[in-house]
Amino acid sequence: MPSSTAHVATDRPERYIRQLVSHMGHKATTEIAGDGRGVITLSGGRCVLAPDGDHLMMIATAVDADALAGVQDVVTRHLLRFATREELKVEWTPPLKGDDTQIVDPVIADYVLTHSTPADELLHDLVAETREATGSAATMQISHDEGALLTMLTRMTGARLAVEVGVFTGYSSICIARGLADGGRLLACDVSTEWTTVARRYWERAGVADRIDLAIAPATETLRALPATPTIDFAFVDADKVSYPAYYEEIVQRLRPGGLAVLDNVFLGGRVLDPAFQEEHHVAMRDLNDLIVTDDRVESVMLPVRDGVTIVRKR
Ligand SMILES: C[S@@+](CC[C@H](N)C(=O)[O-])C[C@H]1O[C@@H](n2cnc3c(N)ncnc32)[C@H](O)[C@@H]1O
Repeated sequence: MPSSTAHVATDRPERYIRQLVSHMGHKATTEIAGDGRGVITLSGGRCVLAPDGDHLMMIATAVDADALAGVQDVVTRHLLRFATREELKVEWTPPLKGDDTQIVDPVIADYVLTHSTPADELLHDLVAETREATGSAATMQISHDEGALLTMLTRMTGARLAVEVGVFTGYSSICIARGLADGGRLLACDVSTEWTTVARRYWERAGVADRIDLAIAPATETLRALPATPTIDFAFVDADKVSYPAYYEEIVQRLRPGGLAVLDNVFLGGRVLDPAFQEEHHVAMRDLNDLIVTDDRVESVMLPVRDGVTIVRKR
């Protein structure tokens, strides 16, 4: 099924989604999903509209190339008509050929999202508030399907001690905390009091605040201060990429046999696969990905979930 995407710079993606869905609802089937995505279904194709920080992400799919051109055309024309106060640049490209290499075809990513246990109202509220409070930084938040994966993996390990590196506004910590065994605790590491203030509020609302210990300090310091014994059941790493090798080492040493560590963004938007990218964090992530497959202490699997997720299990 042919598909294409357009990533349109604008600071009002939500407004355009509402306008398009409302206006086109007269001629097409339209809906707004709980997470703010709009879906417009036309004869022969559909377009999913998603807010993406300071961009509007549009994913068009259709039965054939002509129908795809029709979907693109009708959505683009309406969007440009609503943009009375700014000049929007709408460029449709085949998936995987956008500015930032998207390893996972956005059409598949959307299908995966809508076929994983959905996020509840609280997580949707957190997504909306994060977008409002942090602007383009909101893209750092994990996706709903990734959150469902974290809850499931935490539950499967029967985790009594979990560690998270990179809290931001608390989405992943809520997902991990929800999967903890009775009496289990999550050590949540971050350097930002501003962002974790939002997290604390949502931990309270989610009823998990009493099982989370927040450590505001560079995470390598927090991890090194833990006893050097294998007590960690589950870990999630989603912070500054250049420090991933250090986080991995500190965590693997302390992971109990059978414990899991999950590393996010191991593709770095596709840059790890392209030797042209040689900045420090590209090299660090590439080297770590190479190291993990040869590390006898663990077995590992790298999954094309969003920006790439590696799961390692301590032998
Ligand atoms: C990608 S965001 C985490 C997103 C989060 N997992 C979620 O679900 O919303 C990265 C976080 O890492 C934090 N961070 C950056 N450098 C850090 C460091 N040296 N130690 C601990 N946290 C750090 C940032 O403050 C930011 O909140």
